[in-house]
Amino acid sequence: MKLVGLVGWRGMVGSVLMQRMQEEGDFAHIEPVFFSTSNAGGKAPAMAKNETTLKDANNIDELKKCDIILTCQGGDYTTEIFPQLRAAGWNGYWIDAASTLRMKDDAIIVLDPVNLDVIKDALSRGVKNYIGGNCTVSCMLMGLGGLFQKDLVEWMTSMTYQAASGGGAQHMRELLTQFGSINAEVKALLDDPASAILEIDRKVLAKQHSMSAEETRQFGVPLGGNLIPWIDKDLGNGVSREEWKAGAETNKILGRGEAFGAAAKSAVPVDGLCVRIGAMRCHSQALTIKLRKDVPLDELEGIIAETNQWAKVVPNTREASMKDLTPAAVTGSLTIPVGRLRKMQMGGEYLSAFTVGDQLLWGAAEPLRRMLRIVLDK
Ligand SMILES: NC(=O)C1=CN([C@@H]2O[C@H](COP(=O)(O)OP(=O)(O)OC[C@H]3O[C@@H](n4cnc5c(N)ncnc54)[C@H](OP(=O)(O)O)[C@@H]3O)[C@@H](O)[C@H]2O)C=CC1
Ligand SMILES: N[C@@H](CC(=O)OP(=O)(O)O)C(=O)O
Repeated sequence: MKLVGLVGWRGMVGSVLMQRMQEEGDFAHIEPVFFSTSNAGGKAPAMAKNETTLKDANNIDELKKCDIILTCQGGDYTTEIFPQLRAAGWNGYWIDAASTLRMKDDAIIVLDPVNLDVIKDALSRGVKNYIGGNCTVSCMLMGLGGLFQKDLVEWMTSMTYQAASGGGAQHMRELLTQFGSINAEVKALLDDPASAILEIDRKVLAKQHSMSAEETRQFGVPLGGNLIPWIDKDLGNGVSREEWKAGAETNKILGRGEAFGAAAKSAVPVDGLCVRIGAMRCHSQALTIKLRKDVPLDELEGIIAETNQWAKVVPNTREASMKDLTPAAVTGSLTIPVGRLRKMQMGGEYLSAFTVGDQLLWGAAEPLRRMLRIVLDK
């Protein structure tokens, strides 16, 4: 059995990954070795088999023993450890949630329901680095991949509504704490049906404006009752790094663009604005798709429904959209609903769509555990 080193397994993404690996029986196919950056020598979790103590995740000699390393520990860990491991001659498979290596020439972004052909080609060429994509990109392609696979997309804009979890566990806690403190500020007025709504509104705003640095430590400004139209670094050209990923990663996942050689299809422009909102762990996005030709709506719906077993077309009605096309409806599920499908005023080649995905499942953990199985089954 292959020795699989698991790093970052107790973090937020890692916990979701462990849960999914247990649900799918993945541990029956591997000999797991659990690593920790903070508790080497401690007790490994219940899924451990022969190796029941935690190994030091910074010990290159211990890591080198693994055939495969699967990490959700984060970008800093990857930046520090990965080059040391390769320099020490380790030639195993590196499967990673962090963005650090995604755009490297010797790395593949994995989303096998969309790019199994790219993955298989890379495996046959001996590529050893397989990296999970950006959560927004992965969730979008899980829903709309069929349109790209049929080469129907000339360009696309993506306006995102990204959940607090994208920043990490502390961000989710901060959002809820902010909601709580805002509520506490106006609780007495809310309990009084005769109180004036503008007084409530004024107090909410005053609370938001007076939040301390401690109360906004993660997001920098209040997110509760607010939104933040910038995610990730400022690239200095008016584009956020999260927005840049949409085009760069979508095309890399699909194997499109100059980087893939003269025979590859040209890159599809994908661009938009990324916005943080007060949802917990589902990223949503409103898409405008410029089609290469005027394909009837029912045909487009059929292509989306057949994209994969998880993409689900939601009828473009008020009831269905409110019930099935929300973060609260999707959280904890692998289903990727795609709704609000309609042709736009600009013409028959312009398609509107809205999609939602659990950013800890398809957005992070699921592509990694599936990649592990692909490597094991190779
Ligand atoms: N958050 C997200 O939405 C997404 C994240 N990713 C990537 O996944 C990586 C990890 O993200 P995420 O899971 O959010 O990170 P977390 O901060 O939840 O976990 C990272 C590590 O922090 C350590 N840690 C310290 N204190 C605790 C604690 N109280 N509970 C649990 N772990 C603790 C653990 O390491 P140890 O056990 O060694 O101490 C853990 O593995 C990042 O690279 C990120 O870019 C990718 C897609 C989405
Ligand atoms: N940046 C994403 C989460 C994330 O971790 O993305 P990436 O894996 O591309 O760094 C968000 O904030 O919603």
